[in-house]
Amino acid sequence: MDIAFGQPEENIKKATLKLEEALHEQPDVIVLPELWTTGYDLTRLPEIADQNGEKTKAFLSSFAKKHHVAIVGGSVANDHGAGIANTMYIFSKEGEQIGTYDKLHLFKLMDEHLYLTSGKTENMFTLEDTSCAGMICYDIRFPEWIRVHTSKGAEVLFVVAEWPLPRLAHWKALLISRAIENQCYVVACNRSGSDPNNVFAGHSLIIDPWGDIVAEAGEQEEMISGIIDPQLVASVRKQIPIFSDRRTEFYSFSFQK
Ligand SMILES: NC(=O)CCC(=O)C(=O)O
Repeated sequence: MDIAFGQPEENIKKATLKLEEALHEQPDVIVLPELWTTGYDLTRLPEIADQNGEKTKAFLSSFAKKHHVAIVGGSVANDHGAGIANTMYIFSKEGEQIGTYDKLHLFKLMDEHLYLTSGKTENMFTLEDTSCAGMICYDIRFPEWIRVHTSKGAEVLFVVAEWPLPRLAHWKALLISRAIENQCYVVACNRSGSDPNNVFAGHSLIIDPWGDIVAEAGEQEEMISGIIDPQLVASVRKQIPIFSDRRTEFYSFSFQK
């Protein structure tokens, strides 16, 4: 979806319509983009961020429960008292909150480090008996962070983003690489449209564990859907067993600053 700059009420109305439209596909899970309530209106976050994510959580929980659909709730600006985080909430079909994640890697090129606090925890959760992980945008440039999750069993990687158009090629290459190197599904939701500083790429993607594209949106607003088959994860991992072939004793390193 496109996102109205700094206008949470308008974005919540729009997201409601989009979520309702998505129900036509009878999905098990719906995914929203990064910072979908406020966009990158960072200077106004103290006014417009959600206090402890309460409004967002109430909205997502009630939609999930009413329509019996799980939601990977993109992310929102969440004022948690000790700063404002870029937070993802995940809700089960019963409307239970089954995950919370504050973006770990803040993106300096878009000034996140000046306005946001970063997270400190992993993001693993289970949907439909399938082990999943959730990442926020810039996080996908850190394969070691993704590996922390897939080495613990994640089979589906959800990515929510506000990724700008000039780096569309990076977006696609990074997502396909993360799918191939982790032999997992990647379900990636990016915003479309523009704000005062950026034009965004759209091109939400669903990629299978072999690295093949299952569905891809265009640059404008568009909903895509696909089927996740956990058997395919198992079969690709059996065919080329990268997880058991790892030589972790050789991988420990640190860079001098
Ligand atoms: N919102 C983001 O984290 C953007 C990340 C990005 O554009 C990149 O190139 O990385």
